[in-house]
Amino acid sequence: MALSGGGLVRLLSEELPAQARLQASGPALAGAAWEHWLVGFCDERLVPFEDPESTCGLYRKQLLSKISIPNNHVVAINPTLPVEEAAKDYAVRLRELFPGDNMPVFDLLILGMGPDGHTCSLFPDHPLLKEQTQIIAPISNSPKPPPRRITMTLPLLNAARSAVFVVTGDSKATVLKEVLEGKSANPLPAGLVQPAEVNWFVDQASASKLSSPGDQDLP
Ligand SMILES: O=C1O[C@H](COP(=O)(O)O)[C@@H](O)[C@H](O)[C@H]1O
Repeated sequence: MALSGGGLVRLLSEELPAQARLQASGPALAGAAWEHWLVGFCDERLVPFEDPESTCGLYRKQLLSKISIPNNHVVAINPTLPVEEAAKDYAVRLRELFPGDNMPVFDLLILGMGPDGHTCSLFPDHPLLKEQTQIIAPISNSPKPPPRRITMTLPLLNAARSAVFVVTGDSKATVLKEVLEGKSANPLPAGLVQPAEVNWFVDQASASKLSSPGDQDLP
């Protein structure tokens, strides 16, 4: 699987350990079998792991330390490299998880979406949306700080077996309606993520502008 950052870190960190405890305590329910998962990151900020902006650093502190995922099952970036090198290095690290595959195929991507429709570190109208060769790309001018990041690109995202978007809060209501119901000739980045299966987990606030469920023609 690959995890996203932003608000998703708190959501997963609050909910998954509770679920894991529940499953572990229920004899009829197998534990979450965390040891069978390899964990990558859909994007990452190029900051030290101890920086509060570090997605991996936050997950290590708030989630991964509470569930039984072996340290060597977490594939982190090397934040000490220049951003271009960090992207190349991370692509190599991810490819090592998928020996022999030309395109790594993740079982599950857990994605967020910003109020501008960005996902990962793919921002509206950014040239990275047209990247078709690299599976991980550098960005040095992120409109959302911090500026230097690396991100999965659409070819890698769209090769996944399944993606889950987790979108909450009224600041996302307008863009969620655009992504799920809009017909723009220039779709927002989140609307360009179309792997084999996509599920959206939304709350009342972010879904407040959607048409009534009965008459939606979702992508
Ligand atoms: O900067 C980022 O933003 C997106 C969306 O974050 P959210 O807090 O609005 O859900 C996030 O998915 C991405 O991983 C992160 O680097």
